Amino acid sequence: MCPHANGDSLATSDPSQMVQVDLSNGSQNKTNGVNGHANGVPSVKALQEQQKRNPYAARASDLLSNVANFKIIESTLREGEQFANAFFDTKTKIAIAKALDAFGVEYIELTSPAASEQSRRDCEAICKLGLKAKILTHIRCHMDDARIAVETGVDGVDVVIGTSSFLREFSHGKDMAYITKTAIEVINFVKSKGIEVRFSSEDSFRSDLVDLLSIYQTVDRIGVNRVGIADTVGCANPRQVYDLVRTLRSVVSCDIEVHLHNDTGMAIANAYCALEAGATHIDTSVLGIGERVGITPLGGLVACLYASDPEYVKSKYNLPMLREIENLVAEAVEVNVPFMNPITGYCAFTHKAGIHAKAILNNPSTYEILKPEDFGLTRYVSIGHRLTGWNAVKSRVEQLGLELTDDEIKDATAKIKELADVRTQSMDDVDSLLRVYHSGIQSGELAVGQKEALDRLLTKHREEREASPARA
Ligand SMILES: CC(=O)SCCNC(=O)CCNC(=O)[C@H](O)C(C)(C)COP(=O)(O)OP(=O)(O)OC[C@H]1O[C@@H](n2cnc3c(N)ncnc32)[C@H](O)[C@@H]1OP(=O)(O)O
Ligand SMILES: O=C(O)CCC(=O)C(=O)O
Ligand SMILES: [Zn+2]
Repeated sequence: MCPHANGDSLATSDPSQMVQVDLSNGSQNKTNGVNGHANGVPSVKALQEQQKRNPYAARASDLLSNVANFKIIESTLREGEQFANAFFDTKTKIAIAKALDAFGVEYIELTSPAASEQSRRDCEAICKLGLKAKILTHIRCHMDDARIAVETGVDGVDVVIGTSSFLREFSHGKDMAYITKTAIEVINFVKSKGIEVRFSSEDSFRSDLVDLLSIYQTVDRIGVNRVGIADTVGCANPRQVYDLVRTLRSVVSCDIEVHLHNDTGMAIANAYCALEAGATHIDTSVLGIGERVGITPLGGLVACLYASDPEYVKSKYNLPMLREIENLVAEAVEVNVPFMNPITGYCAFTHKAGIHAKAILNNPSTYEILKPEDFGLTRYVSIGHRLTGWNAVKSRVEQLGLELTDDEIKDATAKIKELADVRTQSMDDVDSLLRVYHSGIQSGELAVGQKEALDRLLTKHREEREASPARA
């Protein structure tokens, strides 16, 4: 059972002191952030002070960084539909779009209306919902697709074409001259309809850098709203992402979107580095679903960016909705939320080892960079195992309203460890032991170190319980 759900968590005070920093930077299409993030530049001294209090905050050297000034392009309904298990009917698509909108993502990207008749109808239906998020659809760099896309009512069109030699040879078979000519035609056409247009090179990290920069510069000059870099095969590492985005930042004036696959587990780190280098938009999907192992997960990205600037992330997104959205999508594609998922994983806020438990109970910031309450969740301190310590047990004793001295609690803890060496003890087992211990002390039948007396009392309690479960 999920430890967050069993109501046994130990209460903790929360004196953590996260402080935010304001570092705006060189992105040309910058929009005003919240909490003054977009415009003010703090003094170096203020930044140094900030850094002392929160080592995860942005640094003075991060002048390009957009880690506190970004937009999410949520692609569960496009990239996510490419996940092997995904089949979204219209009702499910609408439920997901509404949930993402309520969460606060800035864009929702939908499957190409050229994919099928139902995909086109669904795209139109979602455009008619009147959501706050802008609706995009994703098409090949081809006029046939563009003509269908602009008729659906979308706020923008994401255009993509492969630029690596692999894709030029084995996918569409077109050279850079043809790609550039078609891109110009498609971009001008979409722009003529008064909606946003983005141009992206598929497989950017295996494409020739000169080809890339040259086509991005061309589309920037004709007024594309965004250019996109795609790590289509998940081959890039954070440093490569940083370098490419930073180079591109100095070449184009439009916004920069990144789309990062997770084949080597780099997708969140790569997204963070892209923002550090000046990217403005990050593609995500719920639980990261997409082709193969998918892309940057929404929840993981939010966790990473919250660690950097909690106030900014809290002000933009309805964080307690994350669990609901992940459950909705997990159910729709028939998977479980992974146990190690950031924020919503089974054990994301469970603390176990005695050393951790003691410190967490004194101050949650000792071992938590994310505050569970900001995500509508609770922390849990696990006690009934051999790694437990007397401080954690003491906290439970106090919660149960029992009066025991520290020596008595240490004695009871030794018994918990002895039992937990055989099998993990549930919270109920721990509570029973503590109650038996307490009543033994109260009645005078037990004193510290009287192991046999404690065993006798525990055996008696177990027998009574087996004879009459309700009374015990
Ligand atoms: C990396 C990504 O995830 S990109 C997004 C992937 N999304 C999709 O594929 C959307 C779902 N796809 C579909 O429904 C279909 O593949 C369609 C409707 C797009 C095309 O279907 P078909 O016409 O039957 O072609 P098919 O899928 O076999 O092959 C892709 C075609 O698009 C061409 N093509 C591939 N990528 C591009 C591109 N980015 N821009 C322009 N043309 C492209 C290929 O050359 C091929 O053309 P061909 O008909 O001359 O062989
Ligand atoms: O349009 C894009 O930027 C990315 C397309 C895509 O899904 C990919 O390249 O993996
Ligand atoms: Zn992709």
